[in-house]
Amino acid sequence: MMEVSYREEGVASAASSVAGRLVADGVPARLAAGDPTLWGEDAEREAAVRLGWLTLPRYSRELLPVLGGLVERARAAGLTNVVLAGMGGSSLAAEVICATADVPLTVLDTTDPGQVRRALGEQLDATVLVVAGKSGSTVETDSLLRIYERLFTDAGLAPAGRVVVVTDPGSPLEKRAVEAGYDLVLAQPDVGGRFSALSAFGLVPSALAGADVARLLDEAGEVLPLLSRDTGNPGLDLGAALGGAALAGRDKLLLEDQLSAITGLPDWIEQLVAESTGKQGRGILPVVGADPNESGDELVVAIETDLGDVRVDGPLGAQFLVWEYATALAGLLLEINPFDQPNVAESKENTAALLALPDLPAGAPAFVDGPVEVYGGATARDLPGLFAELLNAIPADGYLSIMAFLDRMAAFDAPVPEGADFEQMTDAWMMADPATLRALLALRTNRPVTFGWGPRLLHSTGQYHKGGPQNGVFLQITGAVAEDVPVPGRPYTLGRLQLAQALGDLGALETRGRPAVRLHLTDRAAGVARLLAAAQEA
Ligand SMILES: O=P(O)(O)OC[C@H]1O[C@H](O)[C@H](O)[C@@H](O)[C@@H]1O
Repeated sequence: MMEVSYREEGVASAASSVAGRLVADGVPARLAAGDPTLWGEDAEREAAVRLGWLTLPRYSRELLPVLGGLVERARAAGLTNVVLAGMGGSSLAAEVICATADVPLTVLDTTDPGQVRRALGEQLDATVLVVAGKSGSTVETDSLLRIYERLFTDAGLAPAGRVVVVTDPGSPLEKRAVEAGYDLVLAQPDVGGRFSALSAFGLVPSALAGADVARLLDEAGEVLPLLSRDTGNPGLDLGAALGGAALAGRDKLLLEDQLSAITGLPDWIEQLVAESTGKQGRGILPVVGADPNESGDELVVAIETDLGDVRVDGPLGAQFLVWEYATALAGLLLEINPFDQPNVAESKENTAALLALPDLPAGAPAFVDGPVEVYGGATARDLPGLFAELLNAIPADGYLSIMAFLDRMAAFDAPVPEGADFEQMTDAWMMADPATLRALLALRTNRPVTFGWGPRLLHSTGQYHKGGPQNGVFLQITGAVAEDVPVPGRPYTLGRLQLAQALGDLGALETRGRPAVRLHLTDRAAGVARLLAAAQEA
């Protein structure tokens, strides 16, 4: 059963004062019943078509026979390698569901040519590709579909029967699926991307990969009746803690899940909270994988452990629904519309404009430190100096964000000493992983340091970076492309698209006057090693 408990005095009092207000206004029951007027007049039209997630525990049951059929056909055809192409809300839930169920799923929410080539090279004849997109027009998803269609065809494999499309009714992707004869599962249009965990977006790829999705719906169904209550309502308890703490100045949300049986939930929460709340100069910044630094503006929420200010217990299906409900409440308390993402489009438009140019305007590096070129305004002339400069530039209430437009799996290519035990292997991977830069820089500041993979983060924390409080410092990492991947029917390659996405987002951040630099690795492995070494030099 789902339970939220406060483990710290400050949170308990901040939460109880806002919870009292919410209850007095009848909010818990109104939200559970799908009242679209809760977020004010400006948000009402959108809220009216965005509250379908509250009905999913029941509605998605109707999908179960469809999923059963899909799974049976895939098994009969020997399609055991499940690849999911989808961004943000169209892949993050499935990633958590499959990791928690310990069933293999390859998530492609990237334009990195190396990472995509890796997936392309694996068991093509046993591959079923799930193409998931609510809008049906997301460029990454479109590119990956084109690439797989060509690859299947070139290998003499018919794409129909190997491609499963999940999208909203009426989207361009629906049209394409119908024309090509792909399996098609239509999603509920009144569910926003980041609220779609328990819809076809979360369930189709997870069922194909072998997860027990009916159980998720049972778990969510069990907690649903509690969400209309004024007491003993875990959604209210969590929402009041998130919103109450943020209003009291604790607007950095550290997510602690190290001892949890649920694998990777913070990455899903990150998108839900950052994209829903980070707008109009307000918002809650989710911080994943970091230790608390006692700086007064943090709230630590721990999944299934006592290591936080708030403890959240419950099975995955219930967690999804309760976090969605809590986020909608936090949005109400912060007086923003939790269902839009007004600043996401900006980077996308920049990228499209850049791609229309004959050459990408990468500019000239301010300086070069070994295998690392540094672009952007900085007075330092080497990497240790640059890191010190960026850390110094973080405002008292701000954060540093590291955004790596790189291959997420490349660290596993690191050479491991012969006969190495597991610990030595993990050490070798860690020292080849750009994400380690987060931990190293975090040691040198008492401000939160976040890390995200590009372009995935553009559909998640990217909204907060641009729409939330303007107190971020941004460090972007890009890398040289050894072997690019053409996108059939498009004038760009994945490598060019990836760089245009990085430059497009950097442009949007620079327009806001935020400190932002781009580090380009001319040799990726050597570049990562240099970054990690430089971060340890004072
Ligand atoms: O599912 P799609 O339409 O492809 O959208 C994928 C993602 O794209 C956008 O960037 C939105 O901001 C996200 O909330 C969404 O999850």
